Amino acid sequence: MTLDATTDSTPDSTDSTVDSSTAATDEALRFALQGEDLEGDAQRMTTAGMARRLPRLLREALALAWRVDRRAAVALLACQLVSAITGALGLLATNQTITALVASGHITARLRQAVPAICVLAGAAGLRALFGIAITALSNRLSPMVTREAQFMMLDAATNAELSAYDHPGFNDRWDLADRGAATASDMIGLSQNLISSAASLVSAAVVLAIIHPLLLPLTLLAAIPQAVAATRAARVAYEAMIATSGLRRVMGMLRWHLGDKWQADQIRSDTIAPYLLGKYSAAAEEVERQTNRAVWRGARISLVGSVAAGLTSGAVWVTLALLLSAGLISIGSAGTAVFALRAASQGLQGMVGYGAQLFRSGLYLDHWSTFVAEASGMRLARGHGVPEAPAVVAARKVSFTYPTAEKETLHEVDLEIRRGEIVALIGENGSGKSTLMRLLCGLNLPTAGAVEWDGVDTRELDPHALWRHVAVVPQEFARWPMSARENIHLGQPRPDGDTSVLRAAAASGADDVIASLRSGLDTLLAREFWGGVALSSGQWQRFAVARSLHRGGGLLVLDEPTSDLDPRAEHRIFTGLREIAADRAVILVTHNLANASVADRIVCMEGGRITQSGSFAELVNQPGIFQRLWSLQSDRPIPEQRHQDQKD
Ligand SMILES: Nc1ncnc2c1ncn2[C@@H]1O[C@H](COP(=O)(O)OP(=O)(O)OP(=O)(O)O)[C@@H](O)[C@H]1O
Repeated sequence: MTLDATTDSTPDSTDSTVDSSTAATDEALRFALQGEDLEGDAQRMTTAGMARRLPRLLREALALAWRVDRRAAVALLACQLVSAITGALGLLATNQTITALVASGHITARLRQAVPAICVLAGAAGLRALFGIAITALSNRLSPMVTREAQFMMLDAATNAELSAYDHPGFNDRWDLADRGAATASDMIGLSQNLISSAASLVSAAVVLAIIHPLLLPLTLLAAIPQAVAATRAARVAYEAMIATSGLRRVMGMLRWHLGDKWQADQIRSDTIAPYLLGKYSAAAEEVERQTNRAVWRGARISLVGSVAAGLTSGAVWVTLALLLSAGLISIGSAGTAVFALRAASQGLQGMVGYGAQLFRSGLYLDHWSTFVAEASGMRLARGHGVPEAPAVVAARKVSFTYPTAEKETLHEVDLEIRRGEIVALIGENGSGKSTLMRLLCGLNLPTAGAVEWDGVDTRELDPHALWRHVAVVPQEFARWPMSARENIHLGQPRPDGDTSVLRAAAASGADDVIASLRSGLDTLLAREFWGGVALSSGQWQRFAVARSLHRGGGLLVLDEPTSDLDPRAEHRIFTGLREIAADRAVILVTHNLANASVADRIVCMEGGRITQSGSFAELVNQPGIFQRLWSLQSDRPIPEQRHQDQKD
């Protein structure tokens, strides 16, 4: 394909018409939530399933609260209990008050008789209000702590998992769902608290109703069934809509990130891609709105039917009460109390059903969180306990490696040895497996077959954290930490001599020139997105990436395209200093610039995950093979005068 073939039809940048079918069929945008049974979750959302599940959810919420603040969790439960008891006392006092007031005799005498009950009533109301405030304060205190703990547990599990965990199918999807679960963890506390409050109101009202007449309690409970069913169905409809639109919402999130991120901002303009992306965004948003609206109306219809049924059943309860009164089976005082108790019971039931449904839904999200934490914890770094010294020899012995999502091997029976004081260059075409081999030699990944050995010890037997203390890596995609220039070099691990080491590493990589130009030197914040931070160019960042690897020291230095963004002067400084740097460590250099590979003692060529050639620069350049082919392609661009001469010849 010729380069100018793309210029035949210049896209119309003003045309915002987008083929929305692309958004629906584009593989990259389908975002299947692999390994999840979300539809199954929704199917399990029945009233009976919810009733079975709620006790466990309450236990989970309390366990989280217990984890973050035991005293607050115990105080919350104690306040709930006292509040329920005062509620029941209040209702019983209501009964006594009404009975005293409607009794025969002079009104003064009746009032005097009612005074103790009125005092209990007022005291109970005051205490309930007081405990209500304490309950709200305690649950507001616990909620953010629970979310922070849930998020911390996720981060801890993820950062301590094997690197290969990230390559497992659907890991990132599950991370997203778990993140949402962690955010809802705080809701669990509030909802649990409301559920317990509602249950407490119900229990206290139930006790009073059972005392007044045994028929009233079962009738009240029966009356709540239609509402419970309707609330669960409505919650299920909302959850199903969430699942149906989750893929599209992820697409929207991804597009928002790409459209707003500064790294793509220039290309969005120069490639005139904004209308196309905005079209995709609108198509996804409209579909989400359509499905959500449908669910909202379905939910409203279900709630309406539930409310009508609840009204009819409540009517039946009131009729029963009237019949009991007219048959003389209960007194007027008890009937009056029953009115209050029935209202309290109905509010308690409504609360239990409503909060129960919400808690159940939040519980489904929390399940994603606990599944993720369990999954990531299951992939926790659990290797040997050997503590290595800086290695004299790092070796790959018949190493093969297959990524969890890949269909075929990336590395096949690779044998390689690198010794301290030696520089080995890894050469090969894109995708030949250089970075993968490098990650195995550093113990970041473990081989699928064969072994990587440090001084004869399999990296599986070594404590990974102890091993990484001897490793310094400059990856292709190096981190640009939003921290000070100093922290970007010592990475929170300063040496005893402090800035002296930092500045020495900076001098070797060329970062010293950058630091000298910064307004506060090493103290300067390198992050444009934060107020007052300084933006660096790609090459300036790369100098910091090299400086941090040199500051780290360690017995194995791995440089994966370390000078790809550097100007010739900066590149020259690094390569002329490399021999000195390699004096007391093994150095692996991955590079596509074959001239740079001449600094190495040995060049190793990779093709399709295998080592196919190895030797010095002089040997390989004269030997038929991949190195010679790549070298001749790289040298096939004579400078203009020479080209002119070649044409004349
Ligand atoms: N995380 C991953 N999951 C699945 N396959 C991967 C993963 N990372 C790399 N690969 C595949 O492994 C092969 C080797 O990739 P690797 O990055 O090691 O190549 P490389 O030689 O370093 O390439 P380059 O010169 O472009 O940096 C490629 O085909 C790539 O698609």
